[in-house]
Amino acid sequence: MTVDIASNEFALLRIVNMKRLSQSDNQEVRELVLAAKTDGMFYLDFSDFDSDLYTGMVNDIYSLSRSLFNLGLEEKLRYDIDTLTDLKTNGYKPIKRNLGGTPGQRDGFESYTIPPSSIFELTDEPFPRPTPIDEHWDTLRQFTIICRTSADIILQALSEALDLPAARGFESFHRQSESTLDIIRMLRYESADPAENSTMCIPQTAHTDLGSITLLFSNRPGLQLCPRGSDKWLYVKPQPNSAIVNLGDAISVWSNGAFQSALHRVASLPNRGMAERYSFGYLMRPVNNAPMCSLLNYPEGELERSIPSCQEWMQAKFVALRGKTEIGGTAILTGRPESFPIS
Ligand SMILES: O=C(O)CCC(=O)C(=O)O
Ligand SMILES: [Fe+2]
Repeated sequence: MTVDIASNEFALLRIVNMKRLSQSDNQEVRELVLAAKTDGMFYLDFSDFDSDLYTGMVNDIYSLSRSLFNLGLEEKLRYDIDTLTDLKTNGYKPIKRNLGGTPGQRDGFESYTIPPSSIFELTDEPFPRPTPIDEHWDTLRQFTIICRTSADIILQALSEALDLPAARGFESFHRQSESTLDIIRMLRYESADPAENSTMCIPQTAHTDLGSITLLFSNRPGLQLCPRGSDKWLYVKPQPNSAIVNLGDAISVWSNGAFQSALHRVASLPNRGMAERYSFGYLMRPVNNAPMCSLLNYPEGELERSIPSCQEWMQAKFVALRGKTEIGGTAILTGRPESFPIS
């Protein structure tokens, strides 16, 4: 797809090579830390990875996504995410259930969420699901392993950069062998006619991700980043063999703002209407009782009552995303002051 957008409308994100980062290469660690301090978003380049395996895996998840969204609405609503789970780890969200990015409008995407903990049978929670999920089970396991391993390496490198003791490192608040609230989320953005959206349409509202690390995959433009200290939205160009990594709320809160959470949204290209768009991501979350406070001077021992746990943070954010209340205003949604214009 050719994109006629001026080059200054694109974010110049840093590129971190996954293989070299896993070898603790100094230059790669430096790039990661700089990206975390500035944009909270970067490309994670899997080029030195087994490229057949990588491409096969990514294509297979797109194919799962198409099979799920092609099911009839009635079938999809049998797995309604809001009736299946409290913490929204399994099921379908129809278009328009969330807050939209344009004032007065609801969102313009449907999503299907899968819990990796159920794919790995780490929990006894019931896992109602349509058959395409079973048909792609091995890929979902492989995808989970690659994303979790990559995220863990990122967490360790960021903790070391802050000199956090191992017992309080970011990675210590993620336990891969236990059931977690991580999710794999597939999204399909509905196309919208340019005549009805003469300038721009914003099907996904501005937000920061509520967990720690998100690995995002899409081969279509539309994702936008608003860097900290700016009010300008920049497009993020998809790059081959690369995931886009977003740092979420936990990283910004734990590092006391030394690292940024990435404020992002999905918007149409200027004057183009919205093209149908598929994306998917692995969203990693800390353990439920992880404290949402700075870890730089966090004392050993019991969590203070006044500090929200990660689970409480997630619940407040879900309420804000659904746009059902003004609790916390836009601040919990965007990680920016109340006055931040979200559209
Ligand atoms: O579709 C995208 O590129 C972004 C998705 C996203 O931000 C999310 O699922 O939290
Ligand atoms: Fe997001």
